[in-house]
Amino acid sequence: MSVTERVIHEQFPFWKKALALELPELGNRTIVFVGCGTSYYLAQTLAAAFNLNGKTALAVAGAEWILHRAAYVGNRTDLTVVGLSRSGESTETVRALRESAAAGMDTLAITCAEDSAVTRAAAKSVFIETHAEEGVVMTSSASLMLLAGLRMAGVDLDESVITDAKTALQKIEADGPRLIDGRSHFVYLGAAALYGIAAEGALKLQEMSLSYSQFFHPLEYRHGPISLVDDHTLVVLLYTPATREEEERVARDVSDKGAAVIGFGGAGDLSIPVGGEGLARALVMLPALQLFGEQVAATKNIDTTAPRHLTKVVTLA
Ligand SMILES: O=P(O)(O)OC[C@H]1O[C@](O)(CO)[C@@H](O)[C@@H]1O
Repeated sequence: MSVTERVIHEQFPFWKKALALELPELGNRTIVFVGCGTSYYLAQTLAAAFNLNGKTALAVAGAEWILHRAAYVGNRTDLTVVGLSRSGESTETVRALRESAAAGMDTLAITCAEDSAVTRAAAKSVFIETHAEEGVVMTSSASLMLLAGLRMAGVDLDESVITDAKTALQKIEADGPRLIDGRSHFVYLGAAALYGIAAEGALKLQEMSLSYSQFFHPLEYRHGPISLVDDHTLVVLLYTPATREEEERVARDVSDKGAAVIGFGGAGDLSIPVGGEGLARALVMLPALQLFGEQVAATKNIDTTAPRHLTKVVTLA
């Protein structure tokens, strides 16, 4: 078993600790979540969760925030900027926090690195303990930053998320491999708060298995990208309860064109249970999506401990 796969299975004791962590309130300013790669995709889900729970939030990629901030917020500075970073050292996220603080914005870092550049750059920080040996591909830390952020958004999480995530993980572990054979075109679909999770699933698969993967909003996929679907395609559809019927139609469309469908929280050739109907399902899905990347990597004999061209931290000179 690779380091990455072991960490995916061993993340749950850290979830238990994070469920008990004391977290700050974010106040009433518009919240901007900033991060890079995985951390940016988590930012997207968290912004949606805050909006759905009555606060105004947006997600901006770290580089965009430092290079093109006005395109997102004009000249506003009455903002709370929340930087997400496992390592605490990604240059764009560090600079985003530092420059936002200098411009008079409130700043908070959410990180798995207690003493790091982001904790020094932000006025406040939330440190979440994770697995010491996580390796290059971000798995446990991503789940933990999402867990903390969802709690800050007011999502009521308890230990049932651990049980539900383990159930989803066991299901994909047992039944995922039978769907992979002959599939080389991977598409992740998710709406609203699950769009960021779809993006993260696609990124995990890319990083771990060096496969091409794409992500779209479910109904948006029919506007062009569906032309690529054939019997080499595998669609991972993350269902949003309120729009299940529309999404089932997309599943039937791609299925008719030859795709295999894994439905998280809904219908598919393989259906993965994700617990309840609320925002907790975003978190519950994550470990199973992480493991699916590992499973595709295994079919290609790729060791996910040290994926090609990847480093744990990307810094700019
Ligand atoms: O959360 P951090 O440490 O800032 O790092 C984000 C990094 O994680 C990755 O998503 C790798 O898993 C990279 O894309 C990105 O550089």
